[in-house]
Amino acid sequence: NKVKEAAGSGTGVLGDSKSLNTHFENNTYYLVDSTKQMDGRIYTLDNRNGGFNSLPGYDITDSDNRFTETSQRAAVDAHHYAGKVFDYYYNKFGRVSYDGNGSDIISTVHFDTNYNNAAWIGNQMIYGDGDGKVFAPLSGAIDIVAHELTHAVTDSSANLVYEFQPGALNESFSDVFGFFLDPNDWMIGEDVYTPGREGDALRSLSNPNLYDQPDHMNEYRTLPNTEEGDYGGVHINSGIPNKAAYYTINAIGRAKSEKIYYRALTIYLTPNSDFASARQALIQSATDLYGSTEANAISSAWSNVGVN
Ligand SMILES: Cc1cccc(C(=O)O)c1OC(=O)C1CC1
Ligand SMILES: [Zn+2]
Repeated sequence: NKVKEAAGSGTGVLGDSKSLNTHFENNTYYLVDSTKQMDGRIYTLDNRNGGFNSLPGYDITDSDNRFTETSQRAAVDAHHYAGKVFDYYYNKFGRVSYDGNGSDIISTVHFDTNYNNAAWIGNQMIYGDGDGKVFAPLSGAIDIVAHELTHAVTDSSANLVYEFQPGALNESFSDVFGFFLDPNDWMIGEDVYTPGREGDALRSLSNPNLYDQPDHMNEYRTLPNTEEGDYGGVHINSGIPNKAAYYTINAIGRAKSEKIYYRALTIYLTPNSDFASARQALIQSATDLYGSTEANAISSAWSNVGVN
């Protein structure tokens, strides 16, 4: 039963207007996108500052299909950007939703209070509102939404274990596809990071050191596999594969790089792949798709960060 779809609009986190695919039922409009090429839906829900036990949260409705309330801003961006990331994976690689099987994409905003985090929690995305100092609402940046949804892609494919080098690769692939969705700069999270300060970001692919990440194996941080150890430094040591990606993209361009990275992630990488395995997977993917020029560029990129 094809539900009635509507073209709505709304105001995002940064006060900008954007289009929304909505669903009309019971004489009101829902933040539900059924117009995608799949049986599943893109749902965006409101946790009303509850925690994990409130998930998945509550429907977000609007009587005139203009989601312009301040309280709706985080949801407007989470919904719009989830649709953009769905379209990216479908149009570029033919992947239908994060698992290739058209599963529902569920995003919940207003998770907890002053929560400076965003996450894929295994079956859905959650977005904090930030505390207004470290972060504005985290769905306000397309590279963050792409980062989170790419965790879902990774879990459905390579399923890289979230610790030590496999975990740093997990993080890096999310940052790299975050870049592919927001290729105007090499920064991650800049649109919502420190709203009171211009020009900074959560991470930099071109210069990981800027935000205390290593950019070479001789700076690899040995940390414990604990929460405070960032599970062996998954958000820290990701600077090394991130820098290799920066070198690669500069050498062979974005179009070829995204095909190579997608092929490595979905065909060659496995749960315990380490940095050396990732180098090999990317070289093999480049050879499969293009040839020795691209493969050699990747080899050099990883040698430049001390992975041989
Ligand atoms: C802000 C934040 C905190 C903890 C984990 C993640 C996580 O998703 O790994 C996280 O989100 C990001 O890293 C996205 C890129 C900004
Ligand atoms: Zn992440």
